[in-house]
Amino acid sequence: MDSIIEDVQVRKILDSRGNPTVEVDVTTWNGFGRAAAPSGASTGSREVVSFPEGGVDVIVSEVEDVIASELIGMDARDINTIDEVLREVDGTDNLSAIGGNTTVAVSLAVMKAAAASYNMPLYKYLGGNLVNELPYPLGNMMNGGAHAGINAPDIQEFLVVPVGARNVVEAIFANASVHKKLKELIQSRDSNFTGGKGDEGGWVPNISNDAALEIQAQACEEVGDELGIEIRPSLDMAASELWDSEKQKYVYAQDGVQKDTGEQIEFVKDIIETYNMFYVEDPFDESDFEGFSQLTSKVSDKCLVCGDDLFVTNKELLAKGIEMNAANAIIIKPNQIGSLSETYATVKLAKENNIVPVVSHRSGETTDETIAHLAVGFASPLIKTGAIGGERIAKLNELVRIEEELLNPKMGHF
Ligand SMILES: O=C(O)[C@@H](CO)OP(=O)(O)O
Ligand SMILES: [Mg+2]
Repeated sequence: MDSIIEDVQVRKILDSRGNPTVEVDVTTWNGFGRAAAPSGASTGSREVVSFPEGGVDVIVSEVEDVIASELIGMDARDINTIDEVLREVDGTDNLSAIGGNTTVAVSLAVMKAAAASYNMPLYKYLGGNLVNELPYPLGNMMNGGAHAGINAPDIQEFLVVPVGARNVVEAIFANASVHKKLKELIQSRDSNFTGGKGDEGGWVPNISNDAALEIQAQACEEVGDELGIEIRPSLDMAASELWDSEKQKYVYAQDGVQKDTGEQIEFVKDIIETYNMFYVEDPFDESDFEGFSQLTSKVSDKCLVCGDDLFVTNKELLAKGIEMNAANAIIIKPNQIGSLSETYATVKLAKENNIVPVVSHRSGETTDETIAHLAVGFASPLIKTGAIGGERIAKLNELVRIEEELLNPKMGHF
């Protein structure tokens, strides 16, 4: 049969931070699939473990043979069984024995090989022939927190969404224009600005959180006016990184202030209203479902409140969030959960409950383009994958190619 697995190969490659990661090749009788795993810096504590003790070298020297001998002869289309086999080979709940990055790279490479075996692109293999919606790109403009150095803002990611864009090409160039505009605006406020960038290609200014929010809004407005489309600001606060569990406070070191949960709720609500935020990710610590729930009940009619570290792409945690009305969007990062089939189960649960799935990169990435296909195949209306930089544009430019292939392409809906 066309999709019977004939070979599995694992190699060590570089990620965008210069750290090692895994790339996997799967060869079937009539196809080939390749996928690489990314890595986070602001990881959720309930994510699966990325790499086993000993790191990537152990995977290449020891784990590759075990996985290959299990998978050779299996049908690459049978992803549910293959993902179960990978879990069995690992034998731990958090995939610490062979690493979630190993299992996810194998899982994605298997699915790409299955698609290729029938001469189909992955998005179509996953989503079917009727798929025709493309995601709006959440573009990363300025970086702070764990993705930047000292003196940067505390908020991790200042993002924008070109909600008025009519197609992917218009959308990604709008984001690139905002990125350029922000360089000028930062230079006018920060005389020491060197043009330095953070892990995801956003600028790293030496300015306060407030000043960054102001110029982010200004750039959206000015570029939006120039291009004649609406562009809305968004944030990833990555608040688990700000939360001090001993003090029970969010510590904003750059601004020299601390906030308890009640103050944080008011602070975020105020930001959403003042700047007409389209989307706010992780405004509270990963364990604070209650704080999420309170904010969501106040702002869900005007803003997406998204859980990343809160849900870690985990179906059970999402189910708890749905019960508590904790969020109306969820970040989808396959390497948080370790396989494509579990990723899909979480996306499905989200959609059944009107939670917007946002397929996302990690701060440490490779030029792997798979998440562009996942976003289209899953009909995710948003993709978070940076704005510039080789490992980020790998995904954005793939969306351009997918848009060209589709018969009646449309931007996604919320
Ligand atoms: O917090 C996030 O959403 C991500 C990606 O932007 O960062 P990391 O990969 O470091 O978890
Ligand atoms: Mg996040």
